[in-house]
Amino acid sequence: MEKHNDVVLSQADLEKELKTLPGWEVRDGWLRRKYVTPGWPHTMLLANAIAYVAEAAYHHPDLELGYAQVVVKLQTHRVKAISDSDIALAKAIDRVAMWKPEDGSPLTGYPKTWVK
Ligand SMILES: C[C@H](O)[C@H](O)[C@H]1CNC2=NC(N)=NC(=O)C2=N1
Repeated sequence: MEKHNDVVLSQADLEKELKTLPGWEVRDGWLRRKYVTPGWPHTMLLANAIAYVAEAAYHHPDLELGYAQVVVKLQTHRVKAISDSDIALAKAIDRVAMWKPEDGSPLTGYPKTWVK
């Protein structure tokens, strides 16, 4: 089996990281964020974007899908705690989930309410 060097985050380090991850919180030992979507199609698009990033990372979140929400939960199973891998994946997921064309881009962006 592959060797892993899970770095479990101390409470202090976790709090520091959470400041850089708006909307993310720790609940029952899981790093968690709820994305609110405009409805079912965007829920499925976001779920698949997260799945793609997670597979590239080879670190996978638990996902709970609702009609207009995607709940992402991260934990490192080997240590049953939040590790540096969970933080790194949360950042990668958040970049994709919250990405929009920047001001001045030739892209207009989605004309209606987007994922929050
Ligand atoms: C070998 C491989 O790294 C492990 O099975 C990975 C797969 N994806 C995983 N995902 C998450 N969230 N936690 C893990 O501990 C984990 N383990």
